[in-house]
Amino acid sequence: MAIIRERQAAAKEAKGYGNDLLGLMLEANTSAGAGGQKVAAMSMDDIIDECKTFFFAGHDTTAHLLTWAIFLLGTHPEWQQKLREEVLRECGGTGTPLHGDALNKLKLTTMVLYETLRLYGAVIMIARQTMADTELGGVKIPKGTITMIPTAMMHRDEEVWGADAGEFKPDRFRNGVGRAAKHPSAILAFAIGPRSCIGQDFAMLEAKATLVVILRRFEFEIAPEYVHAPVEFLTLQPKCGLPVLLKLLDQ
Ligand code: HEM
Repeated sequence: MAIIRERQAAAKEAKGYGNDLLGLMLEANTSAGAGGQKVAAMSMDDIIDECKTFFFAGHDTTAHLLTWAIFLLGTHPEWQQKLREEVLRECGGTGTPLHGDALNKLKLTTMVLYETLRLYGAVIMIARQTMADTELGGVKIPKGTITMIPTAMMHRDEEVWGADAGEFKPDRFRNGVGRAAKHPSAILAFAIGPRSCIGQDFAMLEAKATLVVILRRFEFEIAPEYVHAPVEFLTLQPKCGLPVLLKLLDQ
């Protein structure tokens, strides 16, 4: 609330609300109403809730995507090396500034991130409420029913992904996300439709940039004390953390 008050005071002095998410929401919230009077469309509680949603939806999800990507690259050193070669080729060595153009060329890295989202996506279930009586797979579902879509299970369904569904095989994404499985929308890590993840492109960019920084500086493996126990605590995460052994590469 203190931050919001600061922004409102700055706006009164004609300095504007600021150009970040909070600033944009405060700006949009002060629109002209009937008779040219300023009316607030959202209450301050709504705005604070919206900020919390972004913090929650945007932070742990991407952090755990990176955690699981490090786990999979640590346990598949051949892919770790392939990605390092791609990163050095497209983005240059440590110290070379990162550009969006170079990040967009990281095809293998993108494939690994999608395979990570498939096997260890942060959101393991999506809830939806039916707006009308409907039928799903022969089951009648009355209006108002809350249904759970078990995305983590669906991501490992052999009928959809093939007999190797349980294995880490980023190559399945070589011809694009829509061609990786028997169904073009088989990957539901960011959900689909009008309420799908608003931050998915940002998350992928953030994850790629972080992997670049790590891969061009370090070689890593999973420490022997690691215990494989994925657990859902709002997002899917390793129950006992992910201890990693880092080796600084020759610069
Ligand atoms: C790897 C990272 C991420 C994953 C796996 C992920 C996954 C998802 C999923 C599955 C949903 C739909 C949830 C539902 O309908 O029940 C969702 C919604 C959302 N995500 Fe993400 N997300 C990620 C990163 C981000 C980031 C970085 C941001 C913001 C900067 C973000 C903001 C949101 C918001 C605001 C919604 C709600 C959209 C709406 O209801 O219209 N997410 N996310």
